[in-house]
Parts: sequence; structure tokens; C-alpha cells
Amino acid sequence: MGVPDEHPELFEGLTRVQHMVEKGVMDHVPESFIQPPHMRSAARSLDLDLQIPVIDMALLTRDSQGKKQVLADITRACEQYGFFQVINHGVPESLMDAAMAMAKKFFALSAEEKEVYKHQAASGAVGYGRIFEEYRKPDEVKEWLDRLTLDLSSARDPSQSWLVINNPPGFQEMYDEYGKAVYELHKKLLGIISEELGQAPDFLYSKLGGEKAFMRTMFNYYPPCPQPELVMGSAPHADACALTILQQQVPGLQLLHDGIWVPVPTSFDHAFVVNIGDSLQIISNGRFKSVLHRAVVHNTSRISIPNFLAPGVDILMQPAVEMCDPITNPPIYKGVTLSDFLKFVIAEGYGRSESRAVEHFRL
Ligand SMILES: O=C(O)CCC(=O)C(=O)O
Ligand SMILES: [Fe+2]
Repeated sequence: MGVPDEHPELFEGLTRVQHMVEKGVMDHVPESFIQPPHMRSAARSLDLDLQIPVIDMALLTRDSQGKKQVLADITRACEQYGFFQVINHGVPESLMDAAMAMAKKFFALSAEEKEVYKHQAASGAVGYGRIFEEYRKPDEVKEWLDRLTLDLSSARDPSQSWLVINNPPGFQEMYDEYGKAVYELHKKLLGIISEELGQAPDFLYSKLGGEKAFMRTMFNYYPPCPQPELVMGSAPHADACALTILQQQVPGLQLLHDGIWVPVPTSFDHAFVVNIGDSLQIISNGRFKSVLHRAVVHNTSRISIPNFLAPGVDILMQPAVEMCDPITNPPIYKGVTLSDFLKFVIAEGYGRSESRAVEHFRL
């Protein structure tokens, strides 16, 4: 990688929002971050928490009635909202706190220390920096965030040993433990939905390729912003994966419900926000909804930690025959691998607008 002076366009692409903010007192956001008025946080938004379902997973083991209720509530949430929250989900609170604390420590490192883990174009999406930056058009409005992206498996992939996060000390150990616990929660939730569909618990997991399914985690850091009303932290997008399990403490996540942006509440202590991604919308033949969402920023910082469970990259995602009927519910999507789906998303610039990549794969 050339030095910034040789390649100003690369340097521009690699600007970290955090260090831009920390370098000096800034009372105006740079032009390249200013959203057009219809994309700003105030447009079509309601400052009223949407009561997305909150599911108490402790009921699963209470009695058969409790289990029935959890199965039905989760499945209904996947159909109606595409979003829900879970409490008593089995991931230890101490582990959730450790993940958040480590993320804070990581972003508190100096710019040089973080750049050690800089995203490398040849390594896919993992590393420090906004991924796919190299594919973005120079005139595109930039998002107000920096992120560290890790794959749960990359810690064990020797070709990506540069991505073992040794600084701050203990980060990698935390992620190995936290990641595994969240991966298990993903499998548990897929099992619950599968059972409610009248299938074996591993039904949906096996549609993702079973052990080939992989989990990617993003540690999203939204720096404090002097004019939060003009920028967007994460632009509107739907997740390409099957399921997302997200941890947030500070509000900021919003979803598009009936054409209005509404905040996802943070009032439940140690809850996870769960949402359906495009892969599960395809596999369920449109029964489960992958919903557009975005993250707004504030004049204080915010961290969110989404964990995406995705099909193995070469697994053909297609409407499951068990979720279709040749007469009453024929398949509405073509089969596509996650790798081709993501190529399409990147090439077409989805993930920064309200257009839906999944619509392109309709039959
Ligand atoms: O920061 C958030 O709450 C949302 C982040 C998000 O949607 C994503 O990274 O896919
Ligand atoms: Fe997302």
C-alpha cells in the first residue's frame, strides 16, 4: 500500500472518522459526510419506541406451555417485524460486558496501534476500517463510523494470523469465548424457528450449510458528531446474512416500519436485538422479513456489536422446498450463493440506500 502522499485517493478512502474528530476541535462535519435532506435522521422518523417483541427465553425450560409460547412469539416476530429482542438468552452478561469493554479499549488505542489490523483488500471483509471502502465511488456520502470486522473462524485460519487481535491484551480470548456463545445462540434461535415450522431443530442451520455457516462480528464505533442531524452512522441497509444478533447499550439503531424510521429501544438490560437477514428471507420464500435498518449518531460516541450468521459462501440459498407449495406458495426467489449475492450488493451499491438487493433475485 502506497503512502498517502503518493495516492491521495487511497488516503481519502482510508480516513478514520474517529481520528478526524480527535485531531482537532471540529464544529462542522466535512462535506463528504453530509446526507441529502431526505436521508437525514429527521426525515420520516418518529421518536417513539416501536414495541418490537421482547422474548424471555427462560420460558423455554419452564414448562411445555412456556416453550410453546416462545416458539410462537419468535416465529410471529420474524413474520411481522423481522426484528425482536431476547432476554435470558444464555450468553452470560459478564461476557457481553467484556465484549463491550474490549471494543471501547480497542477504539481507545492510538491510530497507529489500530492500523496494525487494517483491513486488507485481499482478505475479504475482515479487519479494521469500513469494509468494501475500495469499491465505493469517490462522490458517495460517507458514513460516520469506523469498525473492526472479525470472522469467528479467522482466529484459527493461519493465513489470517495478522487478524488475531493481541492489542488490547485479552481481546482475542474475549472474542473466542463471546463469539462461540453467540454462535450457539444463533443455532438455538434457528432451532426454535425450525421447530415451530414443524421441522427438525437443525433444519434451517443445515440450509446454511451446517458447519459451513460462518459468523462475522462487527465492532462498530460511531464517534461523537458535532452535527449529528446531518450525517448517518450506518446508512439504510438490510443484512445479507440469515440472522443478526446485536448488542447495543446506547440508542441509535432504527428500523423502517410502515415507511417510518423508529428507534429500537435499549431499555432491556443485557438484551440482544435479533433480526432476519436476506438469506433467511430467501430460504423462507419471503415468509420471514429482512427489514431495512440504519444507525443514527449523537454528539457522544456509541458502540454496537452485530454478529451475523451467514450461509457457507458456496451454499446455494434458495427457497426451501419445505417452505413452499407448488400450487399455493411457489418459490419466488432464484437460488444464489452468498458470495454472488454479496458481489451484486457491492457492485450495485446496495447497503447505502433503501433499495433492496433481494428484489433482484425474484423469479
Ligand atoms: O449500529 C447499529 O445499531 C446497526 C449496525 C448494523 O446494522 C450493521 O452493522 O449491520
Ligand atoms: Fe445491519
